[in-house]
Amino acid sequence: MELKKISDLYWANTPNLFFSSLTLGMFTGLCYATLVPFIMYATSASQIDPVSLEMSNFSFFDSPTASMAKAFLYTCLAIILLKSISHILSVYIVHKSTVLHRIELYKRINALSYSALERIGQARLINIINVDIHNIYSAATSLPFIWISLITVMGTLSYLLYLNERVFVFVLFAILIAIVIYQIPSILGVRYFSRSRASFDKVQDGAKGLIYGAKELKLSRHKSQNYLNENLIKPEFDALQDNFKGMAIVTFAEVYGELIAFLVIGIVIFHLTYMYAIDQTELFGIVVALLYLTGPVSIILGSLGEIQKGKVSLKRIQAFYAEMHEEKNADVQQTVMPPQIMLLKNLSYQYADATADNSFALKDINLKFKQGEVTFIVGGNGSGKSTLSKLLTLHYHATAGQILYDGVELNSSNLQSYREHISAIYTDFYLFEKLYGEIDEEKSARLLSYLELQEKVVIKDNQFSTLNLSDGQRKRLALFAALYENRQICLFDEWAADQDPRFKDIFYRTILPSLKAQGKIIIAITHDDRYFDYADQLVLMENGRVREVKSCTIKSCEAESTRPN
Ligand SMILES: Nc1ncnc2c1ncn2[C@@H]1O[C@H](COP(=O)(O)OP(=O)(O)OP(=O)(O)O)[C@@H](O)[C@H]1O
Repeated sequence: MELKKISDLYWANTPNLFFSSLTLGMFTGLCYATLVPFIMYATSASQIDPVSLEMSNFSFFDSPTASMAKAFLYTCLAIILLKSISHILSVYIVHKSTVLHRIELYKRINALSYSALERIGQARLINIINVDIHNIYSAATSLPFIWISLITVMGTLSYLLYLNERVFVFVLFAILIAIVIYQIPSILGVRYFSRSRASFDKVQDGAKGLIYGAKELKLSRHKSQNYLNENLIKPEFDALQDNFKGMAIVTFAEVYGELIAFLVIGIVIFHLTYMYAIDQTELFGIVVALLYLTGPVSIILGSLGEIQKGKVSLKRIQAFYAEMHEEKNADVQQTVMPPQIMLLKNLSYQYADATADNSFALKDINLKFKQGEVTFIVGGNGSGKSTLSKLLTLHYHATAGQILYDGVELNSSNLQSYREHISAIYTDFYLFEKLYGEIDEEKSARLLSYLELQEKVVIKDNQFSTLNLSDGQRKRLALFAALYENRQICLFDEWAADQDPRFKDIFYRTILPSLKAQGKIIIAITHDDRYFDYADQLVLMENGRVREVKSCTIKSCEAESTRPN
């Protein structure tokens, strides 16, 4: 469900409940509006004549206005009942819709290509989930009150029409002018709320640095103070200032709106009374009706701040939807055999900021990866190895060229099927707290001890007992998860970089040859030139191009005897 209006949150998921809540709200508004004629009738001079009546003889239900008193009471009871049910229903509807909308958002974020995720950025995504959805929710919860108030206003205006046509036309005209003038603070308010919201994205980024960069920040007082000032305190105050300006303008508009009602009353009693020769009883009715209007009008105006913020958030979510490029057919699963050969033909990839002078591109990559072969990708910093790894693991989509698996071209309908044959450990890998799927306890225990983690980690109910490990051990646990998946294509981006020399040795001399012996396609990005001899193929990258491809001979096959099954 894509929200076009805040009210979509109501009817899209639970239309029946929405209709019930709306109907009840409408009746509540009408009941409110009926109270004015009751008051007018009961207080009109013809009904009450204190001289001729002995008030003490009359109880609440035993007076000249007894039937009216009962109707008044029933109307009040009806308002309590109808308004409560309508409000409870609408809170339920909007709460449920918000949760459903958030779940939908998670799914859509999950369906985004990795490059789109990178482009949109973490701060924006987190703020959309935490701030924007909440703002829309708050705006939506005030809508039923606005509906009830609008119906009350319309009912009371109808009563005014009944009392005096000319005063009604004047009041209607005044309301229209007030609405038109209200647009100015409304537009200004939205502008400030938008700016405040943009600053809040910077705050989110700043908070990320504060947590993840804590170690570095603590080592330098100067750096930490500057960081706090520039990345958190300044955007926080910018957000505060803009939010304050927006709220000030909206508050001014609210007060102005309320005052408009009194200005109208003033004009009626001081001017129109004489101009239209309104008699005392009629004037009393008009003034009561106008005073009665100020209540719902102030409820409507009081909700406008929330509504404006909700609109700003809605715009941000809509902008996010507009630039969302979900992967087509990402859920389509064809059955494809584990590939034996992966071929890159004239593959190119350009980062999205193509207009930037320093935008990086991979160009004309022609490579072949075969089962049972180990390929090392080497090259200087920034030569494009990690970018290539994201193309090889199908997260980036080539801007030109082809990827072929056993002669079959990769396309949107087989993309996910081929991904299911890939395991990868990136330099910025994420360690999940559990293994997904069925667990073979014997196999997992064997693999854990093979990676020398049996003393540190236990797997119970698929869950790792701890993730509080050293960097090297965390990487080994990531390797455990990758090996456990037992997939055909294994890619390791500088996996051994933070392993001790002994385990580095194990990785290159034992683990990689063992995967090779299992007939997998193994690709390792590495700077460990001591182990280059353990590759069948050495790909040298330079400035986004493959400078050289060398075929090598494997020295060691000692893994055969030590590999886990
Ligand atoms: N998300 C991104 N958006 C735009 N450009 C990027 C992005 N990631 C990397 N680059 C650019 O791509 C170039 C190659 O980066 P890449 O990470 O592929 O290099 P690398 O060979 O893996 O380097 P290293 O050995 O330092 O890890 C860099 O110059 C960088 O500016």
